[in-house]
Amino acid sequence: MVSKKNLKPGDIILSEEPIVVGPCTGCKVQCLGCYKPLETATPYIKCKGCGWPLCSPKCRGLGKKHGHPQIECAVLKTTKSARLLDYNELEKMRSHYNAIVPLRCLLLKESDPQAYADLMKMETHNEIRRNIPELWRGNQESIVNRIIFDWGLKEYTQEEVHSICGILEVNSFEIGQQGVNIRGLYPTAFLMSHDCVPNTNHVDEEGSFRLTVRASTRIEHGETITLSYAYTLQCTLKRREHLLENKFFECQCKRCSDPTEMGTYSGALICPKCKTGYVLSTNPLDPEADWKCTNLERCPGYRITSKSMQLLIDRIGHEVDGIGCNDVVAMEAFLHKYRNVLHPTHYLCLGVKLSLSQLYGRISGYLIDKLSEDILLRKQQICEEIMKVFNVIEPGFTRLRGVTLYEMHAPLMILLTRQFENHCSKSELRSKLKKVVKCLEEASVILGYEPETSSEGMMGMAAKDALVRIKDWEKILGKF
Ligand SMILES: C[S@@+](CC[C@H](N)C(=O)[O-])C[C@H]1O[C@@H](n2cnc3c(N)ncnc32)[C@H](O)[C@@H]1O
Repeated sequence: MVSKKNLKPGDIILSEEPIVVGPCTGCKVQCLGCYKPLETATPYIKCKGCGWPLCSPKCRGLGKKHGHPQIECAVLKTTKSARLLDYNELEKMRSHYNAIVPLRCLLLKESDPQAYADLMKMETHNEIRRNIPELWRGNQESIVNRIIFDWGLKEYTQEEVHSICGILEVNSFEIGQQGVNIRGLYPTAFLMSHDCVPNTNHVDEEGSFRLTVRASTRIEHGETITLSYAYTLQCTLKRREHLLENKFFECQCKRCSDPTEMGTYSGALICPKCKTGYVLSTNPLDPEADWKCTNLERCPGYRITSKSMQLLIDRIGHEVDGIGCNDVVAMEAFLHKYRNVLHPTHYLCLGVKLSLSQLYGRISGYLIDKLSEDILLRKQQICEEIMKVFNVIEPGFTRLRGVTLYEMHAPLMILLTRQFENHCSKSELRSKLKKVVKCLEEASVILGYEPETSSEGMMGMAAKDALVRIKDWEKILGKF
């Protein structure tokens, strides 16, 4: 997909309804109508028609096109599919959900031939996927056999169901509010190519799942319109591995081709031998290539195999996964422990710093008004450090930048208020307030595109309110 005109950040590129929506593969048990997760402790009911779990008899997704529509209910009922669901053990029910979206796609063949034709335009990568035994066998057991044999829907061929699996794996968007685990296929948005430094941002509307794609940076006429299929906060090794295993191609973008990842060093180690150089891949487009120190003068001999590098980051990554999500002490201890091993903006440090940027000022024991000057300065320093990386890997109007700009304004504002109480000069205060206003103005524009009910949307509104309050300062200090 390429742009037909010059676009500026925030411009809408497309906005469209999904063709199909439903639970992700491997998801937990959820309501078939509104996708609310259903834990053992949550009350749920069995659908009166088909017997599948619903959150309540009044679920807002009952009978809805992108919830649990009549046609699906009727098919699940006639196939007696709920007989196979073990309500005593919700865990055991999970794999049954893998076949729900494929079934929804197949039902379109009769109920909406145009939508089905749109699906058939999408890439399946069958020729590659067929040769990955675990993947093909997994789909055969969990989806193809279930639909054709367990549910007895013999009108579909095995090849047809495998193709639908491929279409879903290659083209789906993960959508929905935080806490839900759903995916959707869109008639045009699927055409967007991947880039590890994307030039768009997208949101989906609560309830309708309408997807709106906006330019996040300037996009010139004729330029490719991209999004990232991988998590941008990972290093090249991990992103390329994800793309190869899940999207079946080898990314060769500018970021992947550059050993420094465009100067962000998000995969770099500090050389254990000379302590001054950085250890980078000798060929980032070859996952097998050795890594070596950049300081050729002091450290010409240091090399490490790719395999050792992968083992090392997997081991350290495992340590990060073990840190509790609110445990700021353990996070700081992690950063301290690896200060001589990982580059300060290595992706593993970046993830921890992103968490700290949001936890300082927000959680019990670290509420913003109660933070010491040291911790406020620490929050500010972390925000500035990660912003430098986000400016490169997720530039422009992106959620990550919006949230971090909002986080950055808070310590600046509190420090400034305390300085005001300590009689700091008016001109100094004015210049500091200018910086706060700049953060808030950009955050409110970026986060203003997020759904109002999402945490980012609420942050955007808080940024707007804070801007109004700051205007009061102008009465005291004069225009800034
Ligand atoms: C969602 S589809 C994108 C639309 C697809 N190009 C088409 O014409 O149907 C994803 C597939 O497009 C290809 N693709 C997307 N971005 C790519 C990139 N940066 N480099 C190579 N192939 C890419 C891959 O084959 C990938 O599996």
